[in-house]
Amino acid sequence: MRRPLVMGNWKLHGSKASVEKLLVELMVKANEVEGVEIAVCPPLVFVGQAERLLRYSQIALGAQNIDVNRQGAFTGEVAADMLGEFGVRYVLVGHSERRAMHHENDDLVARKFEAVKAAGLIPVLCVGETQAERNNGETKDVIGHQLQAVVKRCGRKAFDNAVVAYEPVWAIGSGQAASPVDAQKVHEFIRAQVAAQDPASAQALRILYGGSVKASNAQALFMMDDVDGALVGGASLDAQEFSGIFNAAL
Ligand SMILES: O=C[C@H](O)COP(=O)(O)O
Repeated sequence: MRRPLVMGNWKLHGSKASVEKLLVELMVKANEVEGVEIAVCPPLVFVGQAERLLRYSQIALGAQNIDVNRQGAFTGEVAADMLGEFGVRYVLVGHSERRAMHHENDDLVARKFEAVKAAGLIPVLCVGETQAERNNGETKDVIGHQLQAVVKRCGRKAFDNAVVAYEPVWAIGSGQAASPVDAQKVHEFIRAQVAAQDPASAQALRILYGGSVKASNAQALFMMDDVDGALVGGASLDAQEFSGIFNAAL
């Protein structure tokens, strides 16, 4: 039985004051629930503040990005080991915004995935197709390649102790989530791809859906067999809305 995971990706939002307000509100709401794992990924600069606030909470801490290097002359970068010191448990890799705006290709994403694991943290590999790729019937090809790049670098057991998030690019921030049935088809495909490498990892693997998840559509998505939670952007910035989502996973 896979424990559902609901993660908030705050992207480039927040201030010291808003981080404190949101986390205090979320901690109260999270205390009332069991049976779902909740995590938040603030901008890196707020990770220390979030660690202090979450010290006695069950909410896990995630990060939105790392550099592939562990140390050295890499101005402006942050390593996975450094985040581990601040209690970070999850790190997003391969988010479509980083693939598109920061030119992260499959190979670099795979190296980041490897670096997260080497630091003893859990990578959350984001995969998904653009609208054009969907229109051309290329969804499975695109996602297959994104998964294969990680297997090529990290081996058949790559997805042991990892998370995959299916985020169709066309659904992100659009208000138009994938239908539960469409999401399920892709999640099933992802699990089958992983099972072809290692059946045990596939069985344990949590596959999250991301893209315009809200309190009002979360439950229908979570009812699908292979949807094990959500990676939530905009709706994770509001405690009421985000708690509506993680409560739907119970
Ligand atoms: O990482 C989160 C996704 O990009 C989804 O964002 P969204 O919930 O605002 O559509």
